[in-house]
Amino acid sequence: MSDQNSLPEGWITRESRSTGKIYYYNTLTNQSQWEPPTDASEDKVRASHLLVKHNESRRPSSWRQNEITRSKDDALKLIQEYRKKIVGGEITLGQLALEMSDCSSARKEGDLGFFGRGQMQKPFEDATYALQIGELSEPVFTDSGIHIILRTG
Ligand SMILES: O=C(N[C@H](Cc1nc2ccccc2[nH]1)C(=O)O)c1cc2ccccc2s1
Repeated sequence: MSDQNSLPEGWITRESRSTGKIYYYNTLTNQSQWEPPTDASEDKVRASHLLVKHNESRRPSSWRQNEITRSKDDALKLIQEYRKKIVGGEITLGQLALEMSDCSSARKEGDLGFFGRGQMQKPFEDATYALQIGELSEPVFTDSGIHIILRTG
């Protein structure tokens, strides 16, 4: 049984109001679970992103555009314009991803859910783990294209 001070950072025990059972709640990520958190579960992060693909992308096609022909330079200019709008508070990353992201996660406002190390392309993983929760990345380059990432958990 994990007592309070043996839990990974941010985790506390709580008593379920309905069943009286003890569950685990992470005050940093708002995750909750019945099973005691192990270090592995603590290492997961959550992010939303907006992807702009280009003609050198691994798969230059998306739900938005059957054949993506824009150059990498033009994709970067586009991503930088989007980032300015988000930082300026004109629109949220989720709203913009819904309309403009070349990733299938667009329909979920760019939300990728929780993931651990080894699941996403390395530049994306490293950029996400380097962000604080709530922080927006600079443009990140992967084989899929150019991303801006918002860490959410
Ligand atoms: O790899 C995906 N989509 C690719 C584009 C792409 N490439 C990525 C590379 C890193 C992180 C997200 C990425 N999305 C596509 O649609 O061509 C994923 C879509 C989704 C949707 C929901 C949750 C996870 C994922 S990962």
